[in-house]
Amino acid sequence: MNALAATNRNFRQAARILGLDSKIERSLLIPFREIKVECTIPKDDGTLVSFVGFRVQHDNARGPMKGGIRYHPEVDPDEVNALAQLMTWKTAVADIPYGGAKGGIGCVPKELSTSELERLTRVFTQKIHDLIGVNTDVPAPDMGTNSQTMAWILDEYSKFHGYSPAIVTGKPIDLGGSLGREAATGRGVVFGTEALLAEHGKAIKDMTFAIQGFGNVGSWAAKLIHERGGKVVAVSDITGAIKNPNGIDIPALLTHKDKTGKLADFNGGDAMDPNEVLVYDCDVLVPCALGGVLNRENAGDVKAKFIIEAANHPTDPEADEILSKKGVIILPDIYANAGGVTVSYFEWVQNIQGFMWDEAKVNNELQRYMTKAFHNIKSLCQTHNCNLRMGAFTLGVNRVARATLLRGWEA
Ligand SMILES: NC(=O)C1=CN([C@@H]2O[C@H](COP(=O)(O)OP(=O)(O)OC[C@H]3O[C@@H](n4cnc5c(N)ncnc54)[C@H](OP(=O)(O)O)[C@@H]3O)[C@@H](O)[C@H]2O)C=CC1
Ligand SMILES: O=C(O)CCC(=O)C(=O)O
Repeated sequence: MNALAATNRNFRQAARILGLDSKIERSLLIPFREIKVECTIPKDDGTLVSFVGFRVQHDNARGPMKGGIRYHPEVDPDEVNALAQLMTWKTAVADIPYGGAKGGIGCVPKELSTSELERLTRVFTQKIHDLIGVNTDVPAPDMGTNSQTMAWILDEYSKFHGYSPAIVTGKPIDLGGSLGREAATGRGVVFGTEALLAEHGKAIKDMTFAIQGFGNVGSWAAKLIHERGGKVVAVSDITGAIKNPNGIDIPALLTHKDKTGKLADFNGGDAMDPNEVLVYDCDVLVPCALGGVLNRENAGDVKAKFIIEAANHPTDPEADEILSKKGVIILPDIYANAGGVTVSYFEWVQNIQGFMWDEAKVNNELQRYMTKAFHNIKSLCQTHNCNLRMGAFTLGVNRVARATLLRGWEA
C-alpha cells in the first residue's frame, strides 16, 4: 500500500470513530493546493539537468501550513501528499497553531556538489516564492536537507519579499535559527519514549534499542538515549549496519560518522545486513529513515516490544495489524516525531518577536508540549477504546475538523 493510501486509510478510520460528517471528511482529505515545478540548473561541468519539485499544502484551518522539504530519489507526488497530510494531524496533535504542508525534490543530494545543491534550492525557491509566506506556508528541513538548505531558501525568498527570517525554520543560529532545533526531533522522540515507557513501569536505562537511520533524527535519538543509560545494540545507515549486544559506544560512533561520513567500517561492533536492524533482538525499535520499512514481509519477525516511529509513516497498515496482534506497542509518527515541528514553532515565534530564547527554555517547553500531547492521546485512547495511532489521529483530526467548522463555509 503506498504512503497516501495508508495515510488516507488511517484518516478515514479516525473520521469513522469521530462520526465526522462525510462532507467535512472529504474536505479534510483533499489538499488545499498541490504545486509541481520543473527546476533546471547548470551542473558544475556546464551541462543542464532538470529535477521535479513539489510542495503540497494540505490544510490551513488552524494556521499557516508547515512542513519540511525533502531531497531524495523516491520523492513522488503521492508520498509528498501523504507527508503533507501527516503534518496537518501532527501540528494539531502537538497543539501548535499551524496546518500542514510538505515539499520535496526528486534528486540524489549526495551526487550533487554544494554549488549544484545551492542552485537547485534557489531555482525551487524562485518557483514557489509567491505561494509560501511567513503567515501562509513555512518550510523546514527533512530528509536530505539541513540548515544550509534553509539559509539558501531564506536568502532567495528575501530577494523577492525583503529580509524574512521567519519564512523558514531549522535555519542556522546565525540567521535566526532556534537553539535546540537541530536536536529537537530526536529529543522529542526521547521525551515521547520516556512518557510511553513510564506508562509501562519502565525507563530508557533498562531497555535495549535498535535504530534505523543515523542522520539528524537517528543520531540525536541515539545520543540522547545513550546519555540516559539506554543500550543501543544496533544502528544502520545507507552504507551499512553495526550490532553490538553489549551496547554500541554512541559518542565514538558519532565521531566515526563525522570523520568518514558513514557507519560502515566502525570497529566498535560487528557489521550486519542493514535490513536486519528492523528485526534485531531489542526492546525498542526506532525507525529514523524512510517510510514503509515495516510491512507484511518483515512485521512478523520484529522482536521489539515497542516501536517509536521517529520516521514518517514507517509502518504500513498491514504491518500495523500484524504487530498489534503480536502485542507490539507503537508510538505513532504524528506524535513521536512532533518535537521537530514544535521547536520550529518556537523558532518562528522567536523570529516574529525578535527575541531569542535560551536552550534550556526551548528544551523545557518541548518536554511540556510532548508530555501534554501524550496525555491527550492517552485520554482519547480511553474514550474510543483504541490504540495509540487512532488516539493520535482522532485527537488531530478532531481539532482540525472543529477549526474548519468554526471558520465556516460562506464564500
Ligand atoms: N529532520 C526533522 O526535523 C524531522 C524528520 N522526520 C523524519 O525522520 C526521518 C529521518 O529524517 P532526517 O534524520 O531528517 O533525515 P537525514 O537525511 O538527516 O537522515 C536520514 C538517515 O536515513 C539513512 N537512510 C536512508 N535510507 C536508508 C536505508 N534504506 N536504510 C538505512 N538507513 C537509511 C541515511 O543514511 P546516510 O546517513 O548514509 O545517508 C541517514 O542516516 C524521515 O522520515 C523524516 O521525514 C520527522 C520529523 C522531523
Ligand atoms: O519543522 C517543521 O516545520 C517540519 C518538520 C517535518 O517535516 C516533519 O515533522 O515531518
